[in-house]
Amino acid sequence: MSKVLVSDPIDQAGIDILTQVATVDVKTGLTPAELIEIIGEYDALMIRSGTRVTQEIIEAGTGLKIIGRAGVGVDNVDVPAATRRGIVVVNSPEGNTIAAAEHALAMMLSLSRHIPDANASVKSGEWDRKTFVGAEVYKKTLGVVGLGKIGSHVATVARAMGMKLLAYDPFISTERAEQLGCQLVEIDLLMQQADYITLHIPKTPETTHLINAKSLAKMKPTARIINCARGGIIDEAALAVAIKEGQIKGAALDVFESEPLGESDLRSLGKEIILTPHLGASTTEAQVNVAIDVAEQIRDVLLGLPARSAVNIPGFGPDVLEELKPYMQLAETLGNLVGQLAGGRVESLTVRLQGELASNKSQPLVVASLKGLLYQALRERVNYVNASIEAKERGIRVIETRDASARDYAGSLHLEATGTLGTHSVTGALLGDKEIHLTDVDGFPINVPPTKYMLFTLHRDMPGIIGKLGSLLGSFNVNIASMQVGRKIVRGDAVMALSIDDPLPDGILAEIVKVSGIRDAYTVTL
Ligand SMILES: NC(=O)c1ccc[n+]([C@@H]2O[C@H](COP(=O)([O-])OP(=O)(O)OC[C@H]3O[C@@H](n4cnc5c(N)ncnc54)[C@H](O)[C@@H]3O)[C@@H](O)[C@H]2O)c1
Ligand SMILES: O=C(O)[C@H](O)COP(=O)(O)O
Repeated sequence: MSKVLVSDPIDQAGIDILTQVATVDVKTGLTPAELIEIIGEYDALMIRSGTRVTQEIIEAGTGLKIIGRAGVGVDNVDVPAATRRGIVVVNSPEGNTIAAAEHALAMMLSLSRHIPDANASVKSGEWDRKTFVGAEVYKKTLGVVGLGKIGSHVATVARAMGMKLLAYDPFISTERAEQLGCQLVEIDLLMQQADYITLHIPKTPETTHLINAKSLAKMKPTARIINCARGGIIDEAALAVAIKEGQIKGAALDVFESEPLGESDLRSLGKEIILTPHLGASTTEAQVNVAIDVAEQIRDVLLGLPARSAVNIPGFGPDVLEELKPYMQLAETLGNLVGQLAGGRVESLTVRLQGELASNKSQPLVVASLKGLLYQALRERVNYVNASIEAKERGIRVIETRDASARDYAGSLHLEATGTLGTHSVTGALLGDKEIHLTDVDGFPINVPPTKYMLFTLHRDMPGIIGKLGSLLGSFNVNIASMQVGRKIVRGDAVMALSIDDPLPDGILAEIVKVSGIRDAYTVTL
């Protein structure tokens, strides 16, 4: 049975799903060293933002197939390191959207009405109504930075509260912004005009310290900023100075450059600042959503099924995979076959997607072809996650072409591999929508289903050659299951494809090429 380690607090609904297929150990609060010590025992790791999954941990996780992040942000996972090791990284892109959006809105209202400090004041025995006079958000301008899932929900609710909306998101269309009632503007204008600014962007090299001393200086002295996205998007030291010096009115932060928040000037500020301990996703509903979403994906991957929200194999959603499933197998088989025909070191692979496969949706077939191509070298270590990266690291150039006009079959796939020993090509299609057939080898038309052990010869089409080859194989006790010759012209060059019951014994290939008329012979195990 597989083993799953859950290293952050996860809702029981997720654990229940995992226990259907695996032994589950819940061990929270592990130090990095403790995690490295035990991770080698596990097939899957389930985390929230509390576990940093570094390259060292990934390398120690020799049996890991999947890392599941019960939440959105995967910035605590070294995704490139996981990809290199063929480990799928999944998240729950939508499970906590509403929770995070509502937390940002709650922060905005709390900040405007000083709710945390007013509450603390009453609880300490005071009745102070003067200090806590607030401001309304109605008719104020909200600047939304990042108009993705969370930003969109914040915008929708804020609009219903009568706020005017500006948005900055270079990857969103003007139409989408307008649908949400937002005016799309540049960041500088948003910083200058907004009364409230709320951040809903990922932390990337471009967004790190996007809000810094210079941009804070552009804000109105009455403006407030809210960060429920990621720590480090705001320069905390600059923010503390801006609030202390009255350059801006206040801030509400749920996320920090370093978590848990240690010594910080932010703690010493008064009612102008609200700090929460990364609570954006901490609602009962969101925790159930993300736990189920991610546990289901871990379960599926452990059962050999695709994950629906893999962050390191884009385009491999279950719908696409379901549709392409028989073709994925075709692509892997052809990749494996052409790799063995080419032998030696493959330098380039051309993948031609033909007929109905010429659509953009077929991109996973290129990855499947590479997985097949690399199978002989890497065996089970190559998968859909790392096939492209492994090919790149081996210097294999991948050329992808599309030909929608090829109509011999509904869809067919043509692979050509060039390596140190020459160039070979294979074409394949599906018969009756699921049976794989080889329809061409090295430009010679054939029609055979691939089998586990095969022998291909390149020979002159002349009388007696089939008999000679049959006798030779018989003398080595090799049983032929089926045989087909493909030729373009009578008595010209031809290809013979034989299915054999067992692997060819050592030394027989050298004997085969001695048969007069046979120029080359290749044995293949699929
Ligand atoms: N506080 C929490 O507990 C909590 C909970 C959930 C999500 N989050 C965080 O909230 C953020 C947003 O999540 P989401 O689900 O809305 O993501 P999303 O991918 O749906 O949206 C992000 C948006 O940011 C935009 N964007 C990317 N780079 C940008 C840039 N340089 N400048 C401006 N816009 C840029 C994208 O175009 C996208 O529209 C993420 O950082 C996520 O990790 C925090
Ligand atoms: O990216 C996220 O989903 C949020 O930051 C939530 O993090 P959490 O799961 O640790 O609460």
